[in-house]
Amino acid sequence: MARHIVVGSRRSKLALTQTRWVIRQLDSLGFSYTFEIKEIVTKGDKIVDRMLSKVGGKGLFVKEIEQALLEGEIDFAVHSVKDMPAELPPGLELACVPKREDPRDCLISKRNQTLDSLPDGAVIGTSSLRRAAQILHARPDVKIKWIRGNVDTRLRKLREEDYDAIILAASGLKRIGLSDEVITQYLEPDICLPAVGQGALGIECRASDQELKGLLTYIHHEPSGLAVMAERAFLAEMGGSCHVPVACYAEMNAQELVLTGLIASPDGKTVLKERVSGHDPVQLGRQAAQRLKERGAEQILDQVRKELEQ
Ligand SMILES: NCc1[nH]cc(CCC(=O)O)c1CC(=O)O
Repeated sequence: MARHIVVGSRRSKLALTQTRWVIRQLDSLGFSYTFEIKEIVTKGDKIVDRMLSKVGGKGLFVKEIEQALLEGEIDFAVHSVKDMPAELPPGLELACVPKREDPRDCLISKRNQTLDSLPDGAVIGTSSLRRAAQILHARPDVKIKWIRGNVDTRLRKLREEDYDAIILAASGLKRIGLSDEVITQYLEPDICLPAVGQGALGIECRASDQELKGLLTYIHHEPSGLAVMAERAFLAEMGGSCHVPVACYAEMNAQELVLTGLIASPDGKTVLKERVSGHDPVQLGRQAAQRLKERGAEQILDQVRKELEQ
C-alpha cells in the first residue's frame, strides 16, 4: 500500500517552503507513502501590477489549485489559511491545520525604527486595507503606499524604493528563515489585529479521500484548528471573500477560545472591535460578526466596496 501522493503548490519561495515542511512532517511518520510536488501558477501570482482588492481578492490564489484537486491532478494542497476564501467549493475540505506559527504582523523599517519612532509623514508599504487602516489609526500622519509582490520582492522594494518601512506577516518571514535579520518590531494584536487565519497553514483535499484525511490527522493541531474555525466563521458571517478591512484573531486561553473581531474604515478613523469568549468556535465567530454588524459594520463595508468599484 505504497500510495504516491501528489501535492499541489504555488511556486513562490514561501509556498514551496510550506509545502516541503508539510511533506517532511508526513514523511517522518514512518508510513510507506511517497510524495511529489506539482507546481501550479495561479492568477493571483500573475497579476502583480494592480491592487489585489480591485481584481477579486484572495480567491485568485486558490482557484486553479482547487480545480486541480477536483480533477484528481493533485491529492492535497498546502495553503496559507489567510489566502483561503471563507467558503470552499463542494467536494473539497479543509482537512487539517498544523500548529500555527506566529500570527502577528511585523514592521520592517529601513532605519531600525518602531511604529512610534518613525518620523512624521513616514511612508509605509502595504497592500492590505486591514493593515493600512490599523496603522493609520495608530499613526494618522503616515503615508500608506501600495506595494505588491511576494515576500522577497517586497523586501527588495523596501531597500530600493522610497519606503521607510513595510508591514509583513511574521510567520512568512520565520518560515523562510529571515525573521531575525529583518524584523524591527512585532505588532501586537491590540495594535494590528491579524488577518483571519494568519500564521496558520490549511491543508485542502477531496472530501472523499478518507485514506489521506486519516493520514493528515497525525499533523493536525486541535487548538490551532479551533481558532482557525472560529476566525473563518467570523469571515463567512461578515461576508468575507472580498478584500476588506476585516481582522480576526482567536486563541485558546486555558479552557476557552477568546476571539477578537475587527472592522475598520480604510482611513483608520473608525475602528470597531468585539471580543467574545466561549467553547463553540463557529458560534463565537458568528457572534462577534453579528455584534459588529449591530454597530454599523455593514455600512463601512458597503462604503469600501463602492470605493473599490470606482
Ligand atoms: N498576503 C500574502 C501572504 N499570504 C500568506 C502570507 C504569510 C503569512 C501567513 O502565514 O499567514 C503572506 C505574506 C504576508 O502577508 O506577509
